[in-house]
Amino acid sequence: MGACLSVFGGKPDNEDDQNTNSKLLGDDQKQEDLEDDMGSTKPNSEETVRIQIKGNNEDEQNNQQKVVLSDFEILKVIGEGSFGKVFMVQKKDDGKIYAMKQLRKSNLTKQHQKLKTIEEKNIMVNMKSPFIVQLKYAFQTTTKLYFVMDFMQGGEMFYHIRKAKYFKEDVARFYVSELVLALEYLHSKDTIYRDLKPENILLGADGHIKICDFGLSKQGVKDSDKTKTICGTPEYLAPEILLGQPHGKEVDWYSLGCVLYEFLSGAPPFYSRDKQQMYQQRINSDIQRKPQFQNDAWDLIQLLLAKNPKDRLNTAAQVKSHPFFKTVDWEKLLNKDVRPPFVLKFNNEQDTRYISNEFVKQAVQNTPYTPNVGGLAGGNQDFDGFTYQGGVSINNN
Ligand SMILES: Nc1ncnc2c1ncn2[C@@H]1O[C@H](COP(=O)(O)OP(=O)(O)OP(=O)(O)O)[C@@H](O)[C@H]1O
Repeated sequence: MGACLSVFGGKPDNEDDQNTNSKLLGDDQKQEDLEDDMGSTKPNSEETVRIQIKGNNEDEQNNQQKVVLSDFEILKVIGEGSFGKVFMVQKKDDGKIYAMKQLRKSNLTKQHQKLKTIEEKNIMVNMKSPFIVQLKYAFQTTTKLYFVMDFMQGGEMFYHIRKAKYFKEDVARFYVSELVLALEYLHSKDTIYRDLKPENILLGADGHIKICDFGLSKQGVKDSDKTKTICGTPEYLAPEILLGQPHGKEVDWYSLGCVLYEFLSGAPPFYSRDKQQMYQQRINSDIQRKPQFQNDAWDLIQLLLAKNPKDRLNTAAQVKSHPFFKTVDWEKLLNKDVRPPFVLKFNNEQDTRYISNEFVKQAVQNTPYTPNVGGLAGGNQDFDGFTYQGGVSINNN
């Protein structure tokens, strides 16, 4: 789950729609206590919390094996977010590999955080696009929530862009085109993503991308609707968000412009270690053309990074018809009939060579326990509607 930010002292006007600033949580929070229910091979007290499946088709669901934590073997740490860790896991009965994101309930103390977590789950369940990570199961223990998802073995685009320094135009075009289709799909479902950045763009073993992390997404936003919450990662935030102004789907096209800029040059526009300077420049300065930018790319970047959302390319149709994409066959791309630029090589399905050592080298067992900043408030409360198994969301769980 991502974080909403307060920049320039701006305050979200909608309490229910904000999250806690990840930067405020500190590193301690990331030291998850795995021993209590993750890494240990001993039977675990939390595993006694079996989720009861209740729903429309009770017979079918009663026959179904309830999925619980002990159904998975935890293999490696593969990522870390503001509210918990992400693991590579293997389902014990069929041997399938998944990614499992763990959120500690005590970190989600406010009602709006709980609601956002349920919303994140609903988005992952309902958004069926080849370019969006799919949720397979969601379940909870007394203290934690678990999302079990497609495992994206190619890791973060962040890793690949840092390694390559920057991408050739054809490579950037391929990934950005798939992102256009992901955003087009989300927007067609009246959902704004609000957290497009290389860390949230994952590569599958097939070399195609999927976006993950819908913790900042907002549903029910029609074309003309605006929201005022200040959300996202500073480097990719549209000026209207920085200024605390109402914003709509245009913010995702701005972030796409930042990602294209970074793919072609190696760094996002206006990048500075000094965050205030970065915000000021984003609002007041012109973007700089890098030598790598060919004319069409530069034109598209300028149109996506227009400071005023009204001047921005702000529908998928407008973006797709820009000359930068003239060679793209959108139909083929949607069917994944276009060969990805990088062929990823793996020794086996547990090979994590494209995932940063910063995560993979962490022990999944016996990670030292660090008390949470937020204490145990809310720790034992169930998150109604979170559980998702066998293709259905389970009420009262
Ligand atoms: N399905 C997946 N397959 C492989 N890796 C994944 C998957 N989902 C997440 N990750 C890894 O875990 C990282 C953190 O996941 P995610 O962004 O969902 O967590 P978060 O707590 O919401 O993070 P943030 O604080 O950045 O918003 C991702 O950037 C990615 O590296």
